[in-house]
Amino acid sequence: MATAVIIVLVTAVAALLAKWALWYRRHRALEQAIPGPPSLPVLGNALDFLGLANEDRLKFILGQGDRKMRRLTLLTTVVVMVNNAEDIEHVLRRKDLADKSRFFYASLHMVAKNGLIQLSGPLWREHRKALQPAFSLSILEHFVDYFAEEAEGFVRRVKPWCADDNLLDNLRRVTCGAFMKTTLSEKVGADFEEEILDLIRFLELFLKCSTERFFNPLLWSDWVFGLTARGRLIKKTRAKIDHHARVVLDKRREELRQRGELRGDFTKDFVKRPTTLVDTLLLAPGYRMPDEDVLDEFKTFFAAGVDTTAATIIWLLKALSLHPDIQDKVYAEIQTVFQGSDRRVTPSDLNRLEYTERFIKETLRLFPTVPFLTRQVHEETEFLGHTLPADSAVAINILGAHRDAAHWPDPLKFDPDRFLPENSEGRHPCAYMPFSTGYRNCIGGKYALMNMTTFLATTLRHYRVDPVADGYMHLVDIPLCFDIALRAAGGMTVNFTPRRAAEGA
Ligand code: HEM
Repeated sequence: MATAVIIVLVTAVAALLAKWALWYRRHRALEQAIPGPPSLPVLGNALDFLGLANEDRLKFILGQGDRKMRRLTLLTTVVVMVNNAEDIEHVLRRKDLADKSRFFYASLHMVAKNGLIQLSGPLWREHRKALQPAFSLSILEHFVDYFAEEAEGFVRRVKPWCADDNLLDNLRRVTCGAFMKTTLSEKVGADFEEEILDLIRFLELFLKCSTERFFNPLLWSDWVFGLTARGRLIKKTRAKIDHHARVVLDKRREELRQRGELRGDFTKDFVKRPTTLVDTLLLAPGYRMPDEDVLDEFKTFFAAGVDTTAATIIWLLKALSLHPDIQDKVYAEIQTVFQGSDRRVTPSDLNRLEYTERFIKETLRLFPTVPFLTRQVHEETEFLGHTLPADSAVAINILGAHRDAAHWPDPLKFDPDRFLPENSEGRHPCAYMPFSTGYRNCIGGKYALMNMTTFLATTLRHYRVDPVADGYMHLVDIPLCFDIALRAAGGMTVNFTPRRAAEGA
C-alpha cells in the first residue's frame, strides 16, 4: 500500500515537473528574445538587485536613457520597460493592459485590498464614480483654507538659519494634516495630533515594506511576507489604523444622522454639498459603499497622497535653493499677488500664480515623484514586435519620457517656461505625465497642485530658501533612488533664511 502511494506521489511530482519544464522552456525562449541585460535561468535578474546600492537600482530598472524597450526578469516575472512617449501611448490605449501589475502593488493590496489604485473592472468604476465628486473644483477650492492652515503651521515650526534634517517629516506633517482635514473632518486639530503621528509612523513602515518587497521577489507573496517580522508589524499597525479610522467614520456618520443629512434622510428640497472625501461617500446617492471599502479607500488615498506630495515639495524647495534667479521670479509673482500682506491664501490667488505653477510643473518633469508605473499582462501577447509571456508586467518609464531629448530640447536644463502655452502646443500627450494620463490618471492631481502652490505662496513670503553645503551645485547631479517615490539617494534638505533678514542683507 505504502509503496503504491509513493509511486503515485513520485509520478505526480514528475508529471508536474515535466509540465513546468515545458512551460519554462517556452517562457525562457520568449524572455530571451526581448532585449535586456543577461539574466540567469529561474532567478532572472533578482541577484543583480541584491548587490546594488539604492541609486544604482533605479538606474538598473530604468536603463540609461535609451528610448528602446528593455526587459528585466525578476525570478520568472518578465518586466518590460517602455521608455518613450509613443510606446507609452500604445500601452495606455490597450484595453488588455489596463490592470495594475500584481507584484508592484502587493504591499498596497496587503494594507487596502479594495482601494482605487489597485482595483480593476466594474468595482474600480463604481469606486471612481463615487469618489470623483470629492475632487470637483468647487470642493477643492473649499480645501485651500486647510492647505493654507497647514502651511502656516509649517512656517511656525521652521527653524531659521539652519538646515532642517527632518525636513521630509516636517513636510509629511503638513500633507498629513491637510489630508485628515480634507478626508475626514474639518475639525481635525489638536485632538488628532496622536492619530496624525500614528499615521505618519504607519506611512514610514509601509514605505519601508513596499521598497523591500519591490526589490525582493521572494517577498511578493502576502503569505510569505506575513511571516516576516516586518510583515507581522504591518498587520498589527494596520489594525490600529483601521480602528482609528472606524471610530472617526462612525462618529461622522452619527453627526450626519443627527443633522438629518445622511443619505435616506434627504427631503426633496434638501441639498447639502458634501465637503470631505468620507462625507462624499456617506452622502452620495446611488452606490452604497461597504464600510470596509470606505476604510480601504481612506488608506489608499493616504498612501497615494501624503508622501507623494511631501516628496514633491522637498524637490520644489531644493530646486528653488539651487536656482536663485527662478526663486526671485516666483517670489516676485507672489509679492505682486499679496502686495506685502501676510494674509491667508485664497483660491483666487492660486489662479494668478502662473509662473509658480510652471515652476512646479518643471520640477515634476525633471523629478516625477512617481517615476514609473506598471501594468499586468494576463495572457501571452504580442507587444511592439515581441511576444510577452503571460503574467509579465509592462512598466511605463515616466522619468525617461520626461527627459527624452526627442520631446524636450536640452532636457536637463531647468526651464519653467517650457510650460508656457505657446511652448506646450503640439507636445505629445505622453511626453509629460507626472499624474499619469487617460482614465486611470491620478484623481488627486489637482488637489496636489493646489496644495503645493498654497504651500509655496505661504512659505516663500516668510523665508528665502537657500542651498546647504551638501556638495550639489546642480539639481540634476543629485543621485536619485526609488523608495516608492523618487527621492535623492542621500536625503535632501535646504536652509530657510527669514525674508526680512534676507532683504536687509
Ligand atoms: C505630487 C503628488 C502626486 C503625484 C506625483 C501622483 C501621481 C500619481 C500617478 C502617477 C498615478 C497613477 C498610478 C498608476 O497608474 O499606477 C496616481 C494615481 C492615483 N493617485 Fe496620485 N499623485 C499625487 C498625489 C495624489 C493625492 C494628493 C491623492 C489623493 C488625495 C492621490 C490619489 C491617487 C489615487 C487614488 C490614484 C489611483 C487612481 C485610479 O487608479 O483611479 N494622488 N497618482
